[in-house]
Amino acid sequence: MVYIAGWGHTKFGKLTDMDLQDLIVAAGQEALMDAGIPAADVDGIWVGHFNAGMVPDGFPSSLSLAIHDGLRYKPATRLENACASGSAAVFAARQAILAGEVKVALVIGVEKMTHLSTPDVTAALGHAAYQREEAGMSFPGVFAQFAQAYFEKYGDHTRTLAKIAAKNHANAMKNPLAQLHKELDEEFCATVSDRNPVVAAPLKVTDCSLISDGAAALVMVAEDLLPAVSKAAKFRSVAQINDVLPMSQRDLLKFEGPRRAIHTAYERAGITVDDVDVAEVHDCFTIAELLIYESMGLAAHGHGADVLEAGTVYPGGKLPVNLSGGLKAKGHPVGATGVSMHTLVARQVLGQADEMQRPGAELGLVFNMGGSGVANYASILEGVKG
Ligand SMILES: CC(=O)CC(=O)SCCNC(=O)CCNC(=O)[C@H](O)C(C)(C)COP(=O)(O)OP(=O)(O)OC[C@H]1O[C@@H](n2cnc3c(N)ncnc32)[C@H](O)[C@@H]1OP(=O)(O)O
Repeated sequence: MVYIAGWGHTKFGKLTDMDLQDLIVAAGQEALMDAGIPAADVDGIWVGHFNAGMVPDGFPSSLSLAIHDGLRYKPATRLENACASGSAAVFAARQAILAGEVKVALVIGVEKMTHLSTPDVTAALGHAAYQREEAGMSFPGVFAQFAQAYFEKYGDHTRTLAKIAAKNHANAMKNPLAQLHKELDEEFCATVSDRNPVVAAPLKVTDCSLISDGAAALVMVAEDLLPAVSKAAKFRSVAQINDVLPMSQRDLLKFEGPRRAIHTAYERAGITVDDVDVAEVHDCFTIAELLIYESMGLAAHGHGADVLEAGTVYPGGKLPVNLSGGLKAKGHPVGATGVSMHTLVARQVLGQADEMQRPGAELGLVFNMGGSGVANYASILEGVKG
């Protein structure tokens, strides 16, 4: 078994005074301190980072040695899997621990985006789409196709998407690390206005995740270290499922890759969705969160709106989703996102999520996605110590 024993997390947002190295160092130092494990005891470092030309001075794996002198001469590797790069790093570190070669892993997720214009970020992110058929398409444009298909089949769900946006903006008010502390209500999010223009019909600004800088870090340990650490969230199960990249070869509304990843994680953990207390999921666009409700098994295809009507996914509901504010309002520094999600769910299942805490949470789901349901990573975390 593998455990999360500590974490670090910068604020997400427009962090003009921090470059890539500053972000890595801040999150990494905090995680080591939090775990109470000396840098010298770290056996390897895994860094999730997308980049795609967003920063010229990449090589974040080697930048990570700046976290502490004790890390010099340790193996450090960067992983890239589009917006799931952070989870790719988490999963690789977990496998190294399970293989018995590593006892202590330091995992960092990092991205620096806000120094670029929105069109430049859009172009860089667009590299994660299928270039033979989708070159030049923006990610808002990609997910607009999902929303158009959903509206065509199941009717106009503008209000449903607005409810998701308003929920996540409200949740972010309780997360001091979130980028946007602005209550945007359902009416504002449902209405096209000068302050909420259409980005790619039917998606408006409030249907999109943010452009962000930020980093998150985890210290992960092997079972033998369990007596030595003061807190531990166990990876009860994980699942990675990749689907083919071309959108033309996928039934968009089935969201098959996400569904398979999440259900495989449930099966491996021996649970159903009814056992999950809390979830952080990849709401890169509000339509993605709606489709994820259906992929999680909370509702049948076309019925995701029911879980909002029933209050299920709100704070105080049966399975609150994105209590952190999600990518929508916490922010989405793409390489950091998967690590941030694991951090936040670990905090939830250990009762350490402060104002965001779902009382009594024991089991949590992380679902992080690269591309439009292409690289899908699901983890079930369980609080076991601390
Ligand atoms: C790639 C993968 O593998 C999978 C994925 O995850 S895909 C997701 C990848 N990420 C994205 O595509 C990012 C999507 N978001 C965007 O492109 C941009 O945020 C956007 C086009 C929605 C808006 O950009 P913009 O028009 O340049 O907005 P900007 O000028 O920065 O801000 C204008 C106002 O809108 C607000 N705003 C900006 N983005 C916002 C958002 N997403 N939600 C709510 N408000 C937002 C700002 O706070 C600002 O408000 P004030 O005027 O009150 O200060």
